[in-house]
Amino acid sequence: MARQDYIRNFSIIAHIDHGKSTLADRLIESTGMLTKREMEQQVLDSMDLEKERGITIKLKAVRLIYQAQDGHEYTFNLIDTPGHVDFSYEVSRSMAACEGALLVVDATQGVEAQTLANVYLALDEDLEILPILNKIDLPSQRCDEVVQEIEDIIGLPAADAPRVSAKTGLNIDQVLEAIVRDIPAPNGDEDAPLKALIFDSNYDSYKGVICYVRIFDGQVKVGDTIQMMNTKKSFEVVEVGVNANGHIPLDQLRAGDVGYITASIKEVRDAQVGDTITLKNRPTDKPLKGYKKVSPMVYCGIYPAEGEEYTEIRDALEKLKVNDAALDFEAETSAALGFGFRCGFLGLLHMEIIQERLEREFDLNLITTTPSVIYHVMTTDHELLEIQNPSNLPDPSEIEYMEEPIVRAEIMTPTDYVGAIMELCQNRRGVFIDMQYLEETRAQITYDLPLNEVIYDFFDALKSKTRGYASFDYDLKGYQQSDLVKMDILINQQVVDAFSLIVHRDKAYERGRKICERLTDAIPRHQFAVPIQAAIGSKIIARETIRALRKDVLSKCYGGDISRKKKLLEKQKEGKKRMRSIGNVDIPQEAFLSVLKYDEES
Ligand SMILES: Nc1nc2c(ncn2[C@@H]2O[C@H](COP(=O)(O)OP(=O)(O)OP(=O)(O)O)[C@@H](O)[C@H]2O)c(=O)[nH]1
Repeated sequence: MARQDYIRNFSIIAHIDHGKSTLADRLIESTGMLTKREMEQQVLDSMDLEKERGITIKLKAVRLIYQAQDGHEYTFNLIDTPGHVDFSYEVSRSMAACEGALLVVDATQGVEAQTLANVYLALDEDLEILPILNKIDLPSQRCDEVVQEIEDIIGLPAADAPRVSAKTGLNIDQVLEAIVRDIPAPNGDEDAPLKALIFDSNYDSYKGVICYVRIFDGQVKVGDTIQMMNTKKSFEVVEVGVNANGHIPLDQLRAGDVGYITASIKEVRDAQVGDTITLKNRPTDKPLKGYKKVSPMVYCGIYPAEGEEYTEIRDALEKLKVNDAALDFEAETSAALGFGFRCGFLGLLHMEIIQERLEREFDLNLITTTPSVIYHVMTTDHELLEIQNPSNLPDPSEIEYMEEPIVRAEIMTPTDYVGAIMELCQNRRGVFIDMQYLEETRAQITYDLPLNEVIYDFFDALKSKTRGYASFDYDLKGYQQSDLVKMDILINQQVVDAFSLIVHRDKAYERGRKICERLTDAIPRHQFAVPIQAAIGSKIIARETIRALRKDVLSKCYGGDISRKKKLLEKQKEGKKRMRSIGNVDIPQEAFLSVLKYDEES
């Protein structure tokens, strides 16, 4: 058999928490790349943040060697994928480098919204899909029903699917054999001109940009001059190799391989994820199809909490953008906050993760403004504007009409929660489309919802109303005319543009009142009374007041010991770090976030 017949390139897809990372660990462990002791930490989820949140964000590839029952040694290239709806573009990225996907389904939960979403992406990439039932060690497993679900809902035969426990390692050998048996081997042409897909990249201060690639045709070795087909830039290859417990340099990579290439590439934008690499003196005529361009759906402003960090934020955003094509940013200024950036994200989770990475990995103190979706505004001059910053909205007298983005949402839920979910969607201006019973106890509900309602903690509300049992997935459906208004928030009589938001007219009063209440709680008391108001144009629609402070904090420690006094001052200073002073009022970072929260009871 040919060399490539012993290669299997695959990824693992699953609904969040169904056990994808745990299964990856078992595969890594049972192929002997690492010893159990070295496995103390999950290998594929390497970012701290991921560990804490328990979700896989950035994909990585790892090479495993498997001694199969047929007596041959196989090379497995396992490419990790994120499981959350916000990251489906990264799922397609890793899938494009594979021939197959293991579909992990939790045998206690069954098929969920993102199981389906991931399957559709895999089918788009023509992957062979191997269902695997996980968590069979749990007494609540219901394998037979879940097999039926996989066959009925997804349409994949699943009667012979391996039934495993990724946690205990039970039946993992069946998965390894199924990979050999059912996932097709790559069949590229080693003698054809080089065709390699960049599916991920990162920046290393010694090696420059490291491109993670899947070689489809041809070969590449140290010293070759490669060319990026999209940017037309050429580089001399310094190192090629594979990922297996760190980078392992090799002489060359050939058709069918998954590995990395370094070539002293200094500029991240010269090695774009999705681009095709070929050889300069023997180029291929057509690039690989690459990925569909992803567009951010949610925007917010990111500003330094302390003015001097502006350039640090720009550098950090540039670094994060290296392997996150979906992150978008440009400079902007806010009357209240000064110089900062308008950033675009795929969704709220993506936004939170970038924020946290900026704060933790780059040690920055940030203020983020109220997130917004992109609105279409038709002016009275018949010009169509795209507005993603409420501050840029033209005067109402110049607006003919406005449109907002609508998503088609699929919610899968135990039937007990159908009522609560419909109430939630109705409350968020949802339009009911369909409901189907998947089996006696589970239903799939379809709603059209304004994206603007989804970005205000819809996930959290859904989770709390269904005790975490419902799952949710959405796709942008299109734009729809809507009666929208801009609401401003005034603090101490001054409009704080960072708080401005666009809301549906019917929701304005309620939102305005809630935001004022929240800000009253979030902003500390000052020496003077601070009025907080919500306004549409010049009309005040809600008002609260933060009463003046009477006592000095230190008066409490009058006569007390000096170290306690110091501690108190230090604590205050710590708190101050994340404050912005606007119109004489100190506004803590939490206040900016509190605008986000929606109150279901109201
Ligand atoms: N009892 C039991 N628990 C399991 C099994 N496999 C995974 N788990 C647990 O299920 C939870 C989720 O597992 P992960 O592997 O992190 O899930 P994941 O699909 O990778 O999740 P994301 O990376 O967040 O998408 C963890 O608490 C695991 O310990 C299993 O076979 N049996």
